[in-house]
Amino acid sequence: MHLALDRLTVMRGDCPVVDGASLAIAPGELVGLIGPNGAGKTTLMRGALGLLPHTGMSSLTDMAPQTRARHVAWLPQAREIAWPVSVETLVTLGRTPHLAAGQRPSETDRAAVAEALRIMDLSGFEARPATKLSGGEQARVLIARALAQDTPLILADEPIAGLDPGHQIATMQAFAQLAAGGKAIMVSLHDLGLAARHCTRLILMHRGRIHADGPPEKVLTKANLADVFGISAHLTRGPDGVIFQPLEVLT
Ligand SMILES: Nc1ncnc2c1ncn2[C@@H]1O[C@H](COP(=O)(O)OP(=O)(O)OP(=O)(O)O)[C@@H](O)[C@H]1O
Repeated sequence: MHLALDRLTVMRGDCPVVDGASLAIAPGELVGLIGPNGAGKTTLMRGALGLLPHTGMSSLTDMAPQTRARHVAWLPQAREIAWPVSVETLVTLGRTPHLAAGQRPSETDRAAVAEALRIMDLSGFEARPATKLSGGEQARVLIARALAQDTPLILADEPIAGLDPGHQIATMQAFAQLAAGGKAIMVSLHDLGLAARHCTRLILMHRGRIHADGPPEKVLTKANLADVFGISAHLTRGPDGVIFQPLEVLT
């Protein structure tokens, strides 16, 4: 397993905002973490990484910092790029866990950076100052940095928010391909259509708890959509995958 949580609980004041979450994510899985605003998705990932005080167990928190940085890439929701460094420099920062102190990037590091830039459709952007890119381009640069880290596990908080439809689909396809190659990837997202189409598994959170966990068609049921999101939707399986369209807010 690349990630295991056992009864992970994160408190905010007196209130558990993640409440007894247990899960295991294996190589090959692209897991979509879904749920309404405030359901606890970000808190679950930050708790799993040991970035928030918690009770219960996460397989990541026992690791030494260097080992953890080689095991998991974390892509937080905030997209701010503060320094006007070049795109290539910023994506190369993803290689830091693989470098000894003061060591310059090797051919392997440069190849990993070039591959991450290619995957995120950023070839040709290498010399551009990262702060002068559009919001969606900056988001793609930060995904590229996480990909350049080349870890067995990637946790990404709303990585495709703000990307245009083509880049949203391409990014989900890239994640699916990386998972098929043996990585384990967990992404939070609000686009249930893309989640249903590209993820091998969905984890549905509701009020801090895991409400459902399984293949998209088993999680995006009429009852779960009504109980958790208060919506109706149309789900069908076409020849090349699941097609999911939210329809109405239930009153
Ligand atoms: N620093 C904080 N102090 C108190 N409560 C917090 C804090 N951070 C988050 N919360 C609360 O914890 C709950 C879960 O928040 P979280 O950010 O994990 O939700 P989310 O599922 O990622 O939501 P979204 O889809 O809006 O990003 C929310 O009710 C939120 O208000």
